[in-house]
Amino acid sequence: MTDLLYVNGGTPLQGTISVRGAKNFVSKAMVASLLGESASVLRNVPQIRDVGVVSGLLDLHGVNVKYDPDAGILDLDPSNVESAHVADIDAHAGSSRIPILFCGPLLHRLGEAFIPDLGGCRIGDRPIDYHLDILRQFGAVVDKRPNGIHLRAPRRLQGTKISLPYPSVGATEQLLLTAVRAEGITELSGAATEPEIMDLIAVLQKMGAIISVDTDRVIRIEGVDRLEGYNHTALGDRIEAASWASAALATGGDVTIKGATQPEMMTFLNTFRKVGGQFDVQDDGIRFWHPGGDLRPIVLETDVHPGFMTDWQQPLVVALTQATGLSIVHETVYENRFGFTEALRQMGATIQVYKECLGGGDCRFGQRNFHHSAVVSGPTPLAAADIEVPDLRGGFSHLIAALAAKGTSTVRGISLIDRGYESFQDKLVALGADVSRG
Ligand SMILES: CC(=O)N[C@H]1[C@@H](OP(=O)(O)OP(=O)(O)OC[C@H]2O[C@@H](n3ccc(=O)[nH]c3=O)[C@H](O)[C@@H]2O)O[C@H](CO)[C@@H](O)[C@@H]1O
Ligand SMILES: C=C(OP(=O)(O)O)C(=O)O
Repeated sequence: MTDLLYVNGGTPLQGTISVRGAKNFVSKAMVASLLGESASVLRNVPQIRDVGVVSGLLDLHGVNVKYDPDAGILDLDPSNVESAHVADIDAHAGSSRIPILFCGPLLHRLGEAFIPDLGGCRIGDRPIDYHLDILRQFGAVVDKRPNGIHLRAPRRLQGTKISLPYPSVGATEQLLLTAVRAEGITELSGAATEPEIMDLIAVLQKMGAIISVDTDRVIRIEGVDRLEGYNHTALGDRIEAASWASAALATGGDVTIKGATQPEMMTFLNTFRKVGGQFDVQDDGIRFWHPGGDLRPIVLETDVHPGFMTDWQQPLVVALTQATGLSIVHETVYENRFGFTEALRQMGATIQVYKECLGGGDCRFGQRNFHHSAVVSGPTPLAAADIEVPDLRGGFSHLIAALAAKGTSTVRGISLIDRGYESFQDKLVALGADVSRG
């Protein structure tokens, strides 16, 4: 089977699908299992590539990983980590961003760690300077190696006071996973507070950690000597849910998403309503639909939580091509997240990208030559095209555009979408889409 999907568009998506645990939480909770002296159980785990990648890494490090994909249950037993054999770790270079989060747990357990080069979506430079600064402040010694980085902890890591220049999700998680077993108290200001981070804090608390989340992005951790395994059910994937909601809107459809939850999606729901979409929060999910008539243009700025999430941006932009008037989208989290609009233009969308900060305040990228603002003019009918998936969310946006377009599109490189969307082809079929694998 080749890595492409034929999408015969023009049919509104209709029906019910489910989302399971969040990609951006499950992988971190899996890493947390390394900190426990006993086994952990994680539930609501989706069958996505990132779970496979982190399972492989944990396995290399001596964690016994058992996954039941139907039940969505992961058993993680770290009792053999000390005797692990990590010679093949290089093979994991470029697979995801998660390896960088192994630093703290491995330093605590083994006193050293080798972290292969990171992968993840190419939507900006994505440096790891905050991560390395944090680790050095705890007392780790960091050496760059040809295929990654090597870290040592000459003595037990020490709690510290850190202020992040930007509320980075990964750096906040790095700090949490390192501070919980460091000696003494750690205080982080400028922390990210995404729901996935709060769920990671819940997991760590179950393991025996002492963490308080104060107002104004301050997190305090009292290090402890020992942590146990956890038993936890992952929060739902709010990015996957918003992606399907955007697909419903762009195709004029009506989709109920079991497992979508209101508190984590409040900001998305407000925006969805402003564009003219309707939703109904139900006991076990949320129904999203296009009520007919014109969609409205909006001015949108992506931001850290509780702002409009950057990962929601790409799918929603496709729906904005169907709104009547000019929408402005200012991407403030990543400097290079509008590459996917090239394919949309090829399909007939009118989207211009700009280096200036449009639509509101200035951001970190304002004077730095990055195309990080977009103006979308609609409505424009979309026509089928031959397109290549550029990254995870950009790829899903291409799928949405192909579903909304007249004619049969060829979407190439769709296996990239498996990284974060469980069984997306089955879900498309369940919603009435006319798709077939090449
Ligand atoms: C696996 C995972 O959970 N990925 C998510 C995580 O990515 P990730 O944790 O990589 O994203 P960050 O929040 O760290 O990145 C935000 C910004 O901080 C910058 N930065 C980050 C670290 C650093 O050391 N130096 C630095 O400059 C980045 O380049 C970016 O401009 O949060 C992002 C923001 O919600 C999401 O888009 C990703 O889906
Ligand atoms: C950017 C994303 O993921 P990652 O950090 O894994 O590349 C994403 O999920 O949209």
